[in-house]
Amino acid sequence: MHKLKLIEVRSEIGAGTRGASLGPDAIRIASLDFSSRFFKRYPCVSIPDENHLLFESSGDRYAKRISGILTMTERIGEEVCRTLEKGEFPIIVGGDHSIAAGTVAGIRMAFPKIRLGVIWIDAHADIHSPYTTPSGNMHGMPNAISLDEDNLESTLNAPDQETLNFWYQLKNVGGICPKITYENIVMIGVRDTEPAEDHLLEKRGIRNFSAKEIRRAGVEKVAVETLKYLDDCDLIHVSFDVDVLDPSVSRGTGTPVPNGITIKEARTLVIRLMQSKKIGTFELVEVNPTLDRENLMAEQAFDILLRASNQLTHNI
Ligand SMILES: NC(=[NH2+])NCCC[C@H](N)C(=O)O
Repeated sequence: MHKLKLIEVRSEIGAGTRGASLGPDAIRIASLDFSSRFFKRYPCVSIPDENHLLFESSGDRYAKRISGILTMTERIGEEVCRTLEKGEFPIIVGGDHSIAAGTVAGIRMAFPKIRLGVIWIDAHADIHSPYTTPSGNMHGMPNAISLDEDNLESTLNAPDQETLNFWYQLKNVGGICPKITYENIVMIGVRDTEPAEDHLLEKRGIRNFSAKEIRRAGVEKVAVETLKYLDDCDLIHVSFDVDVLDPSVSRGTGTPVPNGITIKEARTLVIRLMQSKKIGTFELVEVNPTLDRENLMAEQAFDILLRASNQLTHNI
């Protein structure tokens, strides 16, 4: 049986819209509204954030607040690593999606040699580098950080040397670079990408189950095929961005995208994935209650978190 540990990361310096740092607290409020003892049942730590940087100039135009992202990646990495070394199962609650780079770094720090898989459930591929980003927002970059991907072929921007030095350090957190490889990543629900990302998805043949495919094949089948695709992996990280959901339920997130999956599909998907003994970490990100009405997004997110945790604690 898994011993779960919650790691809350109230960081929003990677997002372009303000408010994602309130996600963990909105989810706590949702748990109270459901009269759930979830946050009493599991031990929980909170990672100190660098959100004070929001009151200063964003600096680096093509990698905003990258020095803070580096600090956060190291802090998250250390906590995730410590948790895994103690034999506990980390559940990371964000915060914006840039924190995923820290989670993957932590897994790698704990298990340098294993074959690590990633299931990326998201509307976005988040595979930009400072050379290709349309926004400079670092929550669009965690996969490129983990994959050591600069995508120079698609260069649009000219990042300065300071930015590039930080970018290099970020990719090398934990001393292992790359931390994952293309054949060990599966994306689910990705539907909002820029040409630079499309180029990579195609060139590297990244498996992406579109929302349409999910509807056609059924979410059960997508889960089975995803796990089959990653069969050679020793350990799998599941990263769940709430903007994979349709905007009818995901109003409370910074970058909602039309034609997402339904809440029912998301629940089934997550439960089914968590049945696999290879899943070693779970992460849920990008709840932003300032954009929401009546905390709906956090309630849905809590529901998914609860179901994932229940499934994990039932695994033997
Ligand atoms: N994790 C997210 N919500 N990512 C949104 C990224 C949007 C866009 N591709 C960008 O890089 O700016």
